[in-house]
Amino acid sequence: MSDAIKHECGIALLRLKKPLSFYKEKYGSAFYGIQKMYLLMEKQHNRGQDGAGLASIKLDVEPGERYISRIRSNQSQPIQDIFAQVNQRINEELTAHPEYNDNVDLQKQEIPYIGELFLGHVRYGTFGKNSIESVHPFLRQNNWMHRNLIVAGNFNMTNVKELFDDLVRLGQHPKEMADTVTVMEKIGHFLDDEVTDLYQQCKNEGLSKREASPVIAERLDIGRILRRASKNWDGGYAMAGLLGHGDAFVTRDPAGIRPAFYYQDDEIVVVASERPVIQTVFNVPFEAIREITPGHAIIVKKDGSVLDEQIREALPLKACSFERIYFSRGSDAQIYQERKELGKLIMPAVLEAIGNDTDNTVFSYIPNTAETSFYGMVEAAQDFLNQRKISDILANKEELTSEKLQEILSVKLRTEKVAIKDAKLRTFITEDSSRDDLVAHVYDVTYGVIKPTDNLVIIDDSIVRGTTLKKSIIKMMDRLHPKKIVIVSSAPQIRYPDCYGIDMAKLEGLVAFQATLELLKERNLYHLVEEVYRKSKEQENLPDSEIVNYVKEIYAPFTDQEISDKIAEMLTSSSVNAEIKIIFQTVDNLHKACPENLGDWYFTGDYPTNGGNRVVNRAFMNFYEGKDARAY
Ligand SMILES: NC(=O)CC[C@H](N)C(=O)O
Repeated sequence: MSDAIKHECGIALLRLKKPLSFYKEKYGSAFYGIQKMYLLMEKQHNRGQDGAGLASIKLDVEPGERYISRIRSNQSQPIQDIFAQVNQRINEELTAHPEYNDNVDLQKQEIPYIGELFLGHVRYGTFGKNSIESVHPFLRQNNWMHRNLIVAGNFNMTNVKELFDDLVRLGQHPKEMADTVTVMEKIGHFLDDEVTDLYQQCKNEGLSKREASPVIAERLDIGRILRRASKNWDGGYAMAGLLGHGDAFVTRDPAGIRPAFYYQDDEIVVVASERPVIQTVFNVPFEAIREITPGHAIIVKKDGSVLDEQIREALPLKACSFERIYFSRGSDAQIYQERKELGKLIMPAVLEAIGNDTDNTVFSYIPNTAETSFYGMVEAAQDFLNQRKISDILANKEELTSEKLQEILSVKLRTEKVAIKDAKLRTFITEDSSRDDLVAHVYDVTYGVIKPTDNLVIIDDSIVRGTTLKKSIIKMMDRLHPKKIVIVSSAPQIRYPDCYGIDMAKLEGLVAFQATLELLKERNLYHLVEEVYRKSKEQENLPDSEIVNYVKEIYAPFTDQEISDKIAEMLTSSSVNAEIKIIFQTVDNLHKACPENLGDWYFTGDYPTNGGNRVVNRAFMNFYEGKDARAY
């Protein structure tokens, strides 16, 4: 990915079902849980680098003993930072109290983070600020164990402002406008309700207050709480929570937009945003890991039992295809094949762009996420070359000599690593993005592999704003003096904002949108912009279910290729000599390659929840009115 887009969050929830002494005996340490959490989070660092946080709970502690610990960081290496601190804390205790060393009971009693239940989070913010207060997990404290609520999520609600107003209407006074607080308070509100009802029940049964407490914890119906709390949530989410006494849950949105996977055996229950994370950390096979059913919740009761409950009526499945194209780790068995398939499926269009002249073409990729689709593209090119060799051989079969055969077979595909990412440079440049000359060097190139008669085909996974392409990649590639540069995007054109967890909330940032505006001007069709604005404005106050995505109308007059050509033109600076061509994946081929992740609203404008149509409507009005604001 050449565009630096902010995207996604990762969650990791772990419950140790056995007493800590079991892990000490079997794995040599009662710190088993914390060590696994480190791995679960580190293996998801791709999902969030704005901040990281960890919370842990010790089960069955005596009154007066601390049982909840939480640590958060928004430093530049947040995962490293929190675990360095956790480590230091643990080591301090062990050094000061050598008697803890082999005593699991004392370790649990005295050392923070040594517990049975954990929740970790890595964050890329989509809402609110990047301050430490916005880093998950969030904590809602109470002196009653079962009223403590800890929440973290990979989510974005399209209607968070409305949910916030609901809380105010209930008489609450939230101290900040963070979306996670809003969601947590919603759950907290119904948790309080549930506890009150259960207390009444216990009282009627003749239990004292003290006797009632553990009974309430046992009877808490987490499913009911989540059903009531999530009733008005419109968005993409995998929300995870812990209750102070030891219950835990993860609930997933009804369209399955955000991912969540889990695994359980008699030692552990684990939930993470990506499957291979669980696979490697616990060394379990692919088939043993399940996806949380969209609209359901996995509930882990304190006693270790696991329930799978339906929370919301399922919507048509629209799992986010960007997870497959780019976000998730490519080490997942399915994702790896899907990314290769994306590369394969786009090859016919590439061959057309280079006039089938593979002899004078170098194939390459933008590191690192496009590497897998590059392998697919190369396999398809190899097949093409083999076909050509077969035809050559058959055409020459009468006068075929060993030399001739040698000559035909010796033709190879030319693949090179041309672009090299200078990661450090990028961090330095973020300090002052106006220094174009520095920006040009964010990518470096390999000299000496391209001839002036060559085409250079370079695949990227997607193109959002195209800024790095324009300011760095294309300029640097042009220094190699190819005849033509073909930029291939393994994803289709991004035309609409996202509102389910990817931070692409503004239309004017999208190069496909900019290119379309240019085309509208050139063809004297700009009045469509006024019309779409008028229609958007008119439906501003309609209920979400009645809002239509009229923004589609501004793309309608043009073919995909016309828009692609305009993008190519816009990304070519005047100093560039090579001819620039851009090819995007088609939406059909995307669905062929990633058949289980049909969520494609950023490409098609077909939003999976009603709130999405309101967001795109708002985004268009913001653009038209010149408001630099997020549309949710
Ligand atoms: N990418 C995400 O899932 C973000 C989670 C949440 N909306 C936040 O901004 O903290």
